[in-house]
Amino acid sequence: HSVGIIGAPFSKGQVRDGVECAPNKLRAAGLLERLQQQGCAVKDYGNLTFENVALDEPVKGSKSVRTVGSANQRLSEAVKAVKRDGHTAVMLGGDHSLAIGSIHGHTAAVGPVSVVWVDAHADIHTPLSSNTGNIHGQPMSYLLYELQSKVPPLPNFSWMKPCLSSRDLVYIGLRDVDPEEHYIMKLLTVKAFSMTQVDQLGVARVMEETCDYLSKKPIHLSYDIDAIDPSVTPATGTPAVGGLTYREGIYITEYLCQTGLLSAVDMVEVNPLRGRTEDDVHSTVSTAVDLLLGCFGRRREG
Ligand SMILES: CN[C@](CCCC[B-](O)(O)O)(CCN1CCCCC1)C(=O)O
Ligand SMILES: [Mn+2]
Ligand SMILES: [Mn+2]
Ligand SMILES: [Mn+2]
Repeated sequence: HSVGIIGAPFSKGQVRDGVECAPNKLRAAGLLERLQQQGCAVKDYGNLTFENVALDEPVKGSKSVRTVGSANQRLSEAVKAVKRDGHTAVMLGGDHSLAIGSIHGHTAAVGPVSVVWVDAHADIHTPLSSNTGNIHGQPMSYLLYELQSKVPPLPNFSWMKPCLSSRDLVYIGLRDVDPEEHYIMKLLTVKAFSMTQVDQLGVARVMEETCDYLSKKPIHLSYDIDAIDPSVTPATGTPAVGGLTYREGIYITEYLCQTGLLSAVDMVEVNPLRGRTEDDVHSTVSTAVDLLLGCFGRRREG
């Protein structure tokens, strides 16, 4: 595996400080060295710098729109470049609003992709349906062709066009979905394996059905650490009880790795400041590292 790492220390898709510290925390935990030890070629593209747009007043309720738009434009270019260099792109967030730029840039480089979105949340609010105005709860609406009539033109977003079909999206791990999001998902018949299906089918069957459902397009795995149960990964901004076990989370990455289709991975919403203890932070960060190692060939059997 050839891996290109992009650090995206960005937090303005939500309101809690700390998530911008995750890229360096993940590196400090030995992510690159462990990828190399398991035989990956690793190129670190460093951390992107994002400018804070002044007077970034809410637009139709969405917060920090201009700053989020500018950050994602920069990220899109960076991911495109990593793909053009021939690597599997790894984007270390930062909050989940960054999926806008990551998936946009990935698509710009390779054409249409499948998205596997592992998350407690659907992140499919529109700017107008969101109750919080936090764009990390909205990235999917910016990306989906089918929702473009529901997303008003926003400042610093004119650079992007929708680039994902709802038919090429699968959710895994949902358990905290707002009514407005559920309505949108039903309308678009989005394929989703909530924690109910994970319980009913088991993670192995969920992954078989996910890959049978998807075409053979390159896969963009967008992994929100809050998909994992907060007992394992508490240091995150919007924890939700009843999440994936460590083993289920790892199995997802092992399964997608062996498809040979994995083309980009986001690891987002690790927030070291949201751990109550050092152990909380360590457990969260080391789980995120292990999930990424699973994407790139690490097998528990050795
Ligand atoms: C479920 N939607 C939330 C959370 C979004 C999480 C983003 B992610 O990237 O971490 O997945 C929460 C909205 N609820 C907050 C509590 C009261 C009810 C609404 C939102 O802010 O839209
Ligand atoms: Mn998310
Ligand atoms: Mn989430
Ligand atoms: Mn198929």
